[in-house]
Amino acid sequence: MTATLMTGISELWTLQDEQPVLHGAALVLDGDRIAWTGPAAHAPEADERVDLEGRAVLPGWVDSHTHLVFAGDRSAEFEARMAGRDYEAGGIQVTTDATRAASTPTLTDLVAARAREAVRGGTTCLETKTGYGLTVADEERSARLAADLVRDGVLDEVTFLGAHLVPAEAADAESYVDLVAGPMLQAVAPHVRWIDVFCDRGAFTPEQAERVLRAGRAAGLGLRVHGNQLGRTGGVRLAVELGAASVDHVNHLSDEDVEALAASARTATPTVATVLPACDLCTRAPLAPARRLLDAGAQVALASNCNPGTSYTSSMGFCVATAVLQMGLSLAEAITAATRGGALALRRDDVGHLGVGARADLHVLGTPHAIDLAYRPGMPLTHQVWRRGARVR
Ligand SMILES: N=CN[C@@H](CCC(=O)O)C(=O)O
Ligand SMILES: [Zn+2]
Repeated sequence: MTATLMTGISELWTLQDEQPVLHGAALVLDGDRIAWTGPAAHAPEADERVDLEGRAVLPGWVDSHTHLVFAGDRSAEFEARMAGRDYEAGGIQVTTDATRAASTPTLTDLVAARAREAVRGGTTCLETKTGYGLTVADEERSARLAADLVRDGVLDEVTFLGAHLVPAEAADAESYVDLVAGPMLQAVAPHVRWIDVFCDRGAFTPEQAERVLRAGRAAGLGLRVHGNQLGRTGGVRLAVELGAASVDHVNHLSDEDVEALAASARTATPTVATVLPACDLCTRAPLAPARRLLDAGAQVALASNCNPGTSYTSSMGFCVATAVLQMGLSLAEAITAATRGGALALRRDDVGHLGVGARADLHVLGTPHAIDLAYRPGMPLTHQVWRRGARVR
C-alpha cells in the first residue's frame, strides 16, 4: 500500500473530540485509510508527498438523505410554487410516472451523473432512497441499480422508500401498505440496508408508517423516517419509539418532540434529527429548528435531500452555508452536522471524521479558512476531493 503525506494544511478538521481542528498540521493516508494526523513538524516519512499550499482540509461531506433514482422533470411545478402554490406530496406521482418509463441503463446513468455532481461539491459518502417506482418491479429495479452502484463505489447506502406515496393505481392506502410491507419489501430487501417511510399529511399515517417500519425491521433493515415536514404529524414520536436511526425534515416540532429527540441522544443508538435546509428554502417552509434541537441536546445531521420535487441540489456546501447564515449554527456545528452527524444518522463510524483508521475521504478547500463556506456563500470552494485514499477531483 502507498502511504501519502499531505503537508501545507492551514486547518485540519479531524473532528476528534480532544481537538477538532489542528493548525499547521499534516496528514498521512495509507491506502484507503487515515494513518496519522498531527503537527507538520512531527510528520513521519511516506512514499509520496502532496503539498496543499496552505489550504483547509475537512472530512468529505456525508450526505445521509437523497432521492437520486429518478427520471423526468418538475421544474414547472417548482416555478408554480415560487409563484405562490403550496408544496403537496402528490408531485411524487409525476416523477414516479417518468421513472417507470425510463430504461434501466438510462436510470443508472442519471443516478451516476448525480453522484458525480455530488462528489464535485465535496461529498464522499452518499445515501440514496428508492421511492419513485412504487410497484414491486419498479422498486426492486431502483434498489438493484442503486446497490450495483454501491458495489461499483459510486454510492454508499441504499434505502427502500416504497412508502413514499400511495400510487394512483392502488385501490386504497391500506392495500398499498400491505403490498409495501409484504411482497415489495421481500423483493427489495436483498439490495438495501434501510427502510424509510414518508409519515406526513398526504402520504402515510403514523399507524401505516409503523406497520411498514416493523415489517422492515423484521426483514433485517434499519429504520429511517420522513417526519414532521408538513405538520406535527407524529413522525418524530414514531421514529424515536421505534429506535429509527434518523428522522428527517423535522420542520414542525412540539416541545415533546424535541425532548424525545434529546432523550434519545443520551442513548447509545440515538435517533438523529436530520435537517434539510435546501428543501426548506425550495418549498418556502419554515426552516427546521436546528438551533433549538442542538440547544436541547439532540443529535443533528445536515443533508441535501437531493430530489426533483423539493430540493434539486446535492450541494452540501449550500446546506452548510444556510445552516450558519439562517439556522443559527456556528461553523463548527454546521460542519459537524454535515459530516459526523450524517455518519451517525447512517450509524457509521468509518466516515465523517479524520481520526486514525477512518476512510481517507478528504475535502480540500481552495482557501485557508473553512469559515469561507459561510463567509463567501455560493463561491466554488471545493479544490480537491479524495475518496477512499484516491483523488477523485
Ligand atoms: N418528503 C418526501 N419526499 C421528498 C420529496 C419528494 C418529491 O416531492 O418528489 C422529500 O424528502 O422532500
Ligand atoms: Zn426525502
